[in-house]
Amino acid sequence: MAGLYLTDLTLSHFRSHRRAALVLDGRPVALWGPNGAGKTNVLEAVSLLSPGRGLRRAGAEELARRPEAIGWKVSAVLRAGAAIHELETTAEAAHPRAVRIDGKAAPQAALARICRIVWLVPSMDRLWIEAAEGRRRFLDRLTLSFSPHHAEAVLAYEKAMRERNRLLKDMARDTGWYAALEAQMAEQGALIQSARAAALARIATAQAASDTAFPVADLALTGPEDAGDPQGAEALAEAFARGRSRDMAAGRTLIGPHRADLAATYAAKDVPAAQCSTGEQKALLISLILANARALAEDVGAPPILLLDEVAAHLDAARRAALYDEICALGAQAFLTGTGFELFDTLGPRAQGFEVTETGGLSALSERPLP
Ligand SMILES: Nc1ncnc2c1ncn2[C@@H]1O[C@H](COP(=O)(O)OP(=O)(O)OP(=O)(O)O)[C@@H](O)[C@H]1O
Repeated sequence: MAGLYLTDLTLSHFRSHRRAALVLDGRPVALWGPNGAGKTNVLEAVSLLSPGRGLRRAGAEELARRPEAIGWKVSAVLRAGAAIHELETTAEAAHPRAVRIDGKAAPQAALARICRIVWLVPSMDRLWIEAAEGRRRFLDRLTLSFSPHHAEAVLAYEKAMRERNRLLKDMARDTGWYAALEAQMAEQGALIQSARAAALARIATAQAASDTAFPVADLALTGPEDAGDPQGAEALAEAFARGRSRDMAAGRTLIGPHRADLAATYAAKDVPAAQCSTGEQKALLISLILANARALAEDVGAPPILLLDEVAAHLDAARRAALYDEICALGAQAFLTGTGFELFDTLGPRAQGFEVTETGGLSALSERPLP
C-alpha cells in the first residue's frame, strides 16, 4: 500500500464539478470518460494540494464553477506514513487561494512539507522544444519534491528580484538598496542552485540504478549563453553588482537562477531531447517522473502522488503495461486519465476506476471496478 495517498477527496464548485467526493484506498486511480467530461479537472484539483498555481497554472478566479459559483473548495485527507492530515484549499472573498492544514490556516509553501505531488500533462509534450520557462518549472517541481524548502527560496528570490527590477526600471542609483536586494537574491539563489543540482544528481542515480522500460535521460543545467553561470552566493552577488548598468539598460535582471535552463539528452542514442520524436520526448518525461518517484520512495519512504493526464493513450501497449507495473511496484497513488477504460486493461483490480460523465456542463463521477 502506498505510503503517501489521499483517502477522501472532495471538490466543491470546482470547474465542471458541483460536488465530487472520491473515497480512495491508496491504489492508483483510473479516470475515464469522453473529452470534456471533467477528468483533468479532478487532477487539477489534486495539484492544488501542492504549492503554486496547479497543473494548468490557472488564476484562482477561473476555477469557480460557472456560472453560479463565486468560490470553490478542494479538500482531502492525506495519509503520509503513520500521519494523517486534513488538507483544504479554497477561494474565499478575502483570499483567492487560502490553505488550511488540519484546520489551521497555513501558507501554501507548507503543503510541500507534507504532500509531494508531481505531474505530467499534455501541454508538457512540447517541453523540450519550447521556451526555457516550462523546463525550469518542471525542474523546480522535481526539486521541490526533494527539498520542500525550495518553494520558499524561489518565492524569496523572486520577491527580491521584482524589487530590484523596479529599481532598475526607475533608474535608481541607490547602491545600498541594490546591494541589500542583491544579497538576498544571492543567498536564496545559491540555495536554489544547490537544491536543483542535488535533485538532478539524485535523479541521475535513480535512473542508473533501475531497470526500466523507459529511456534514460541525461540531464544538465545550463544558463543563457551570454550570461555565464555564476555559482554560489558570493559569485552571484558579484555578478549582480557587476551587471547593474547592463540590467538597467534592459530594465530587468539578466542573469541568475531565474534564467537557468534544463538540457536533456536521450542517453542511449546520444541525441538532444529536442531532436527526438514526439513519442521519445514523452517517454523521456515519463522516465524522469518515475526516477523521481523511485528516488523519493528510497529517500523518504514514499513515492509522490503522480498526476498523469492522458499519458496512457500515447504509449504502445507494452510500454503502457510497463508503466502500470512500475507504478504498482512503487506503490504510488497515480491518478491516470484516458477516454476509455480499455486503456487501463492491464491495471485491472490493481487500480480504482471512476467513470466521468458530463451532462449540461455538470460532471459526475461513478466508481466502477476495472475488469
Ligand atoms: N470554471 C468552470 N466552470 C464550469 N465548467 C468549466 C470551468 N472550467 C472548465 N470547465 C469545463 O470543464 C470541461 C473540461 O474538463 P476537463 O478538462 O477535465 O475534461 P477532460 O475530461 O480532461 O477532457 P479531455 O479528454 O478532452 O482532456 C469543459 O467542458 C469546460 O467547459
